[in-house]
Amino acid sequence: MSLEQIIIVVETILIMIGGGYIFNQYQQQKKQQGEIAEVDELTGDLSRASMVILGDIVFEQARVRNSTFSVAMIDLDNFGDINDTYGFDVGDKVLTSVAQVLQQHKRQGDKISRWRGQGWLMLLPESSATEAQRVFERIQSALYEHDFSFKDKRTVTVSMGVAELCTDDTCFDDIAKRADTVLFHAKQDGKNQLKVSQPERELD
Ligand SMILES: Nc1nc2c(ncn2[C@@H]2O[C@H](COP(=O)(O)OP(=O)(O)OP(=O)(O)O)[C@@H](O)[C@H]2O)c(=O)[nH]1
Repeated sequence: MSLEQIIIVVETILIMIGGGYIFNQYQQQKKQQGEIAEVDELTGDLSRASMVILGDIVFEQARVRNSTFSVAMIDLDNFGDINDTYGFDVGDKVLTSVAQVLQQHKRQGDKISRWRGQGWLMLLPESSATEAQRVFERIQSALYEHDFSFKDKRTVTVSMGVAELCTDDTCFDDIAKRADTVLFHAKQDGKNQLKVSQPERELD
């Protein structure tokens, strides 16, 4: 077993320990909120509404346990150009394929929701930003290898902004916003890359 594989196994075990609690809390919250679209119709990923419930639970759990978690905002690069060149239907197929790649390369306890048209939010319970970085590297390699069958042989890439829980975060939305801010920086700095939110450094 390679070092990479050992790390994945250890991460998976740690995440499974906390998984049952999160699932039960999620079911309760969902009942209280009534009808919500749980799943995104196109990709089959969790809906944004479901992720907001999960994110709030994971936030509270991390505070009580004094543990951590990370949020990764993932956004397709130059997706408008794919739509313009090949049409919206092909764009939809690309979205579905990328969603599958994300599902295949996340770890067992990680949750993915379609957060906006061409973007996803990945929740990584009990995980540091460094662990999120490893997940990004796996996704990046998988996308390079994936055959999207474009006539112009273009590759599909994503940018990612990661934020790990910090003391100043008061709710899940705070972390999601920090991840979104660094996603914007990843786009500005050339795309196909990951940026990590560093609130301590930003205060200096
Ligand atoms: N096919 C398809 N396109 C979508 C969907 N939702 C959003 N889009 C498209 O996603 C594109 C987003 O464009 P931009 O926000 O400019 O992003 P971008 O072209 O990926 O550029 P960067 O984010 O800067 O890399 C637009 O062309 C939207 O029409 C969808 O469900 N299906």
